[in-house]
Order: sequence, then C-alpha cells, then structure tokens
Amino acid sequence: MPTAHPSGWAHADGALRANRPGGPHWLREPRDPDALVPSLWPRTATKDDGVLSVGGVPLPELVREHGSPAYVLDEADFRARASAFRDAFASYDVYYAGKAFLCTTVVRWLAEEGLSLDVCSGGELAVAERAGFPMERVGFHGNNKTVAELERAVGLGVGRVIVDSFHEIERLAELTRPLVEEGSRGPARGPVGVMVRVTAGVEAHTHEYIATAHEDQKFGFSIASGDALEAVRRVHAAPGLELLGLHSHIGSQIFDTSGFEVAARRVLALHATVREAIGVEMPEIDLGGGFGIAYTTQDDPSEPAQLASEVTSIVEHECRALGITVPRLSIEPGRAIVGPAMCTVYEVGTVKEVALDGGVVRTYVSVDGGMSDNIRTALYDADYSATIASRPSGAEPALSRVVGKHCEAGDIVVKDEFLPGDVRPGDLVAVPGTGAYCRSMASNYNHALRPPVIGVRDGKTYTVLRRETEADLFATDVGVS
Ligand SMILES: Cc1ncc(COP(=O)(O)O)c(C=O)c1O
Ligand SMILES: N[C@@H](CCCC[NH3+])C(=O)O
Repeated sequence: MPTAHPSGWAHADGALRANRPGGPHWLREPRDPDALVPSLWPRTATKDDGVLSVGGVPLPELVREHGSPAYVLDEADFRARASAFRDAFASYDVYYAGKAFLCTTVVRWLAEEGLSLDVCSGGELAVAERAGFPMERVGFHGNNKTVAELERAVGLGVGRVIVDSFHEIERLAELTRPLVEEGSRGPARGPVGVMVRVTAGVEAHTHEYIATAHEDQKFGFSIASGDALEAVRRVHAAPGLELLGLHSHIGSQIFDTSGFEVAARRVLALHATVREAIGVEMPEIDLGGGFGIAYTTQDDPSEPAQLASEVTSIVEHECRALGITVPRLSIEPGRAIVGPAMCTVYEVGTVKEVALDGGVVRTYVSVDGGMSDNIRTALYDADYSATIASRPSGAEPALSRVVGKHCEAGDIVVKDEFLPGDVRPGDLVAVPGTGAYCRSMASNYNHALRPPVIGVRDGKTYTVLRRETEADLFATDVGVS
C-alpha cells in the first residue's frame, strides 16, 4: 500500500510505484498528478474538476480578465500568516521583511495587522512612506546605505537603523550630531535608535548565497574578531545615537532551529559582555528572519507557534545561564508570511519531449514567463512544484520540467515535477510558493514585461501591481522621440 501523505497525495513507497529515474531522489510519482498538495498552496486554494481556484476565483477566469502570466496574491492567506506570527510572537516586535515582497497594499495590510516593517533601501522606505506606514515601526537595514538614504530615514523618523559597518556608524553619528546639539530633530524626536548587526559565525543550513552569519561574507560585525564590541562602543559614544541592541540574521529558508540556537547564544553572550565592559544594559535583541517554507513535498516547515516556543526557550535558557534579564525581542520574517500566499499562473506555449540517458524521457513545458518573474531556480538552484490549473486530466504522470521563454538554457521555473502526460499548449500551469523573492527580484530580461500581482478575496480580483506595458519599457529609453 502507498503511504497516504497528509496532502492527499499517495506517496509511492516502492510497493506501488517506484521513484522514476531522471528525477531527484525526493520526487515521488503521484497516483494522481492532477491532485493538489495543500501544504504548498495559499490556504484558500481548491481544485475542482481540474480547475484551480484561489480566494474563490477560478484561475482561468482570472487569466481571462487580467492576462497571463500573473502572480496571484491571496489576501486572506497573507493576513492569516502575518497575524499568526504577531500572535505567536506576542511579546516580540514582528518586522515583516519587505525585501520578500513590497507594495503599498501590503504595507497597509501590515499596518492593519499590527506588524512592524523592515526595509533595506531608499526605494523600500519610499513605499512605506507612500503607504503612510508609522515610521517609528520601521527598521532600516543595508550594508551600504548612502548618506542620502540615511538622511531620508532620519528625517522621516524611522524607529531604528541597523548599522552594518564602521563607515556607516561614522556617517550616522555625523548626521545626527547637529540635530541633537540643536535639541531638535523635527517633530519631537530624540536620538536615532540603532541596532548593531553582528555576525555570529554560524554556518546556516541553506544555500550559500542566502546564508549570512558565517564570517566570510559582507554583512555585519564579527563577534569573534571583536569588531562587534567595538561597534557597540562607537554607537554608545555618539550623542545622536541611541544604542538599542544587537541584531543577528543567520540566513534564509532555514528549517533547523540549531542555527538560531548557536547564534542566540553568541549574541546573548556579547550582550552580557557589553553590560560588563561598557556598563550598558541594552534593551533589545533582534534575531532576524529566515524561517523556511514548503516549496515541494520535501519541505516540512514549523508553524509560528512552534517557532516562537523554541526560540523563546532558547533565549530564556541562555539569559538565565548568563544572569541577565531577557531583552525585548524582535524577529524579521519575510518569506514565511508572503511566500505561500502567492502563486504564479502561466500559459503553456509549447511542449517538447527530450530523451535522456537510460531511456528516460523529460517533458519540457514552456510557459509565457520564466527567469524574469522567478529567478530563484536559476540563482539558488531552488526547487518548486507545479500543477495544471485549467482542466482535469486522466493522463499518466510524466516527468516534466517547466521552463520559461528567455534566451537562456538555465531559464527553468520548476526543475522537476510530475505533470499529467497530456499537457498541451493553452493549458494553464500554476506554481505555488512564489510570493517571496519572485516579484521583488523580477527583471525585464529580454525586455519581458513584469507580470501583475492580482489580489484575490471572496471570489473577487483586484489589481495590486499592474502588468508592465511597452510604454514602461520605453519610459527610460531616452532615445525614443
Ligand atoms: C536582515 C534580514 N532580515 C530578514 C530577512 C528575511 O528573511 P526571510 O524572508 O527568509 O524571512 C532577511 C533576508 O534574508 C534579512 O537579510
Ligand atoms: N533572495 C533570497 C533570500 C535572501 C534575502 C535577503 N537577505 C531568496 O530568494 O531566497
């Protein structure tokens, strides 16, 4: 008997269907390649008679109205995930990491749901400003903020700047000194709140490009070298800066809390050292984001409540051991809130069968988007899943690869998936888990027009970000007369 997966998929365990050669070790051939794996999709996703609906909207209808490809954003799912983090981490400040996906609509939802916001560029800060987000709930990140960006952040009154280099501390100290000396910094503001981003020396279990706590990378001040303590001293000594605490972010798409544990231990040890060496009890600590989500059946993420209890017990245990009071804690989830709340719908243009070694056949399904709307597969070798969204199929599963339309062999959206063997031009294919780092990292490669983000809720659609037009492409081409 196959083992029943909670998703409703029957995972072949050898008795029924062996794993087919040509696919990765974790990919199991489903009994029904048309079935949804609910854990990968926005919560309101359903499939009836082969037609995928999100937020009560059948995707073929959405495509008729808004075109293809399109990112589909489930508002209820986004809000539910945001409020789940807020409630599970009730004694923390939860900063949504805007780099995952940001637009004024989402910023308004965050304000309504009571979350704070992490931005990492002048552009992201501008979105927060445009949406009227309370600036005291904004944290400003970046390893190379410009003076203009720092001036803007200070002028707007952001709640905290997370400093990342000695040059930045010098610039920020310089920038804020006259304001303090004059005793005013605009509407009733004291010194600027500062957190010091530290590198805990942790090798996080994730792709090398998205791990950020090992020593040999660009972010943060090393704890081991003593730079982090020196940075704390300099911030403390600057009259225009208010030392809030230490910040640590170990990387992204992490499932194993052992990395957080080691980082928390090292950060808290430094926190205790600061008390002894400088005589300052810093009020806060930020443990960053990075909580993983399910892109395929191989991923098994924890719920926010589970994460909260694990992280909190690690911190409380360490504080007890060090004899310090638990500082005010904050976290910065991005992917875990917006990632599963979106999917991308594409239209199939061509289908090609390619014979591999050993008699294996791979079906290449070309869609009307690709690496310009999802660069993660090419950049991080990321795995995704897919399903046919527009019709039922009784066809046998075929080992398939969903590829884009760009002039690049690495233009792959979904490396390995079983799709029904009769996929044909005109079918809609949907890819779950595309809310984080897809639209926000999208490009105009090959002069592709970036797809719209279409909100769905209670059977209705609305445009969150419109589709780009050729006029948008030519807007920056000053040679156009
Ligand atoms: C400083 C910081 N905070 C938060 C995040 C959000 O990470 P994630 O989207 O994986 O939760 C990132 C991105 O990795 C980051 O660099
Ligand atoms: N962009 C990365 C995450 C790193 C983001 C910020 N530090 C991803 O798609 O997984």
